[in-house]
Amino acid sequence: MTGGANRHYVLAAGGTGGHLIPAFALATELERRGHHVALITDRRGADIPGKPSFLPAHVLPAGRFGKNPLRWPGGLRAVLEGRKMALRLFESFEPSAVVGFGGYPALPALLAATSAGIPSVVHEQNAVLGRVNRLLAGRVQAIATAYPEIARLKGRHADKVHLVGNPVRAEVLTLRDEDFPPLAEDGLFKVLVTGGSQGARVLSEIVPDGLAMLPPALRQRLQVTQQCRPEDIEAVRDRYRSHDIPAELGTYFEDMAARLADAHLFIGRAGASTIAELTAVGRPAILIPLPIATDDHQAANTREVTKAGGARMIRQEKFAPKELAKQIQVLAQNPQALANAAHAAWNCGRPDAAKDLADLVESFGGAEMMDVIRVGAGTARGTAQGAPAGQGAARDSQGKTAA
Ligand SMILES: CC(=O)N[C@H]1[C@@H](OP(=O)(O)OP(=O)(O)OC[C@H]2O[C@@H](n3ccc(=O)[nH]c3=O)[C@H](O)[C@@H]2O)O[C@H](CO)[C@@H](O)[C@@H]1O
Repeated sequence: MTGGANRHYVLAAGGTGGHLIPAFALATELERRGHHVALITDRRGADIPGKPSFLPAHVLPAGRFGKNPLRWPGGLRAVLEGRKMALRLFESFEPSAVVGFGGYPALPALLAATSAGIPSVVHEQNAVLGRVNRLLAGRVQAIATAYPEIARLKGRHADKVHLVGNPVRAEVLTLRDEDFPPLAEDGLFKVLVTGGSQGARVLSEIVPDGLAMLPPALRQRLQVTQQCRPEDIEAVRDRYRSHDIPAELGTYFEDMAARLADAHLFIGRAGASTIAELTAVGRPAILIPLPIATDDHQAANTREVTKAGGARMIRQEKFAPKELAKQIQVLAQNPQALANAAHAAWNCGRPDAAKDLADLVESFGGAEMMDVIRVGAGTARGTAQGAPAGQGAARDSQGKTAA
């Protein structure tokens, strides 16, 4: 830990689980270290389940992105209004640093921070640098990443990169020390299916029929937990009933840690937090990346874990019941194969992500920053004081130079 406790930090994130879950994990770590943390988000993020009770949320006016938010008139207006609100918050809260997790609210918050000379960090959850983070890469002091290789990160920003991983919820992280649940030849085979924080219709359409195509010895042992979109849930229930496969369905499981603890196999989308959780706990997976994800980032997210043997990836255009049944059998042909895949997934985990990100954030300057904010918004400062030691080299969480 660098610097003293009792500092103030602002985190800014779009209102989906993908941006907020890592932000909550960092907020929890900073609070544990004795700091005060505030969140800037959008309307969805203020009431999302899992928000720590100590974390006040400041909601920015609604904004949307065109391809370039600064060139889109409505977007620009919202960004400028959001920046003004963020500056007002900074004047009263006096943050030592501002951390952006992507999504619309991160842009005005970080524009405000950089123009006021407050040290700023962006965290990229995906294996491709997102649009907001790309816009901000030149202005921030550090880019924290979840993967060693980040597509669309320009070489000139490489000296700002710190590989930390994706922070996951504490209750998920504690499962890392537990063994993979035993899978007896004749015991239950528990499958967990989710489509990210919003759910995914294609999983409702394909998974029940795919599971029904498994060889009888595997199929008879199935016990499924599946997240569905609200409009699909009854059709999925009927499908499982007609296949005589026991299934618990829900639109959003708030107890994901318990569900992951039980699961022998995960089937679902390849969002960043989903993969971070699977690799934190060590659960084998079949991943179907969202085909319309910007820059195909969900497919990029799967690369590390599939290469390691911890998951299989199926492109959505090939995702059909027969293909799913085939891939499940490759992974689950015997209990040992599944346990090996679980171990390979576990090896890809970065359990220190929240701590490493908190170390990075804490390494930025303290009280002297406040003088700059008080002087007024728009006071650009060339170099942030208190920039992290060794910022001249891309480092991973152990301080090694990244390739
Ligand atoms: C549709 C979309 O654009 N998704 C993006 C969004 O993530 P999105 O929020 O869709 O997906 P993520 O996998 O990153 O996060 C989902 C989170 O929701 C949790 N969960 C899910 C279902 C459930 O019933 N209960 C529950 O708690 C998961 O455990 C996980 O923690 O931001 C991510 C990070 O930038 C991107 O990688 C995703 O591509």
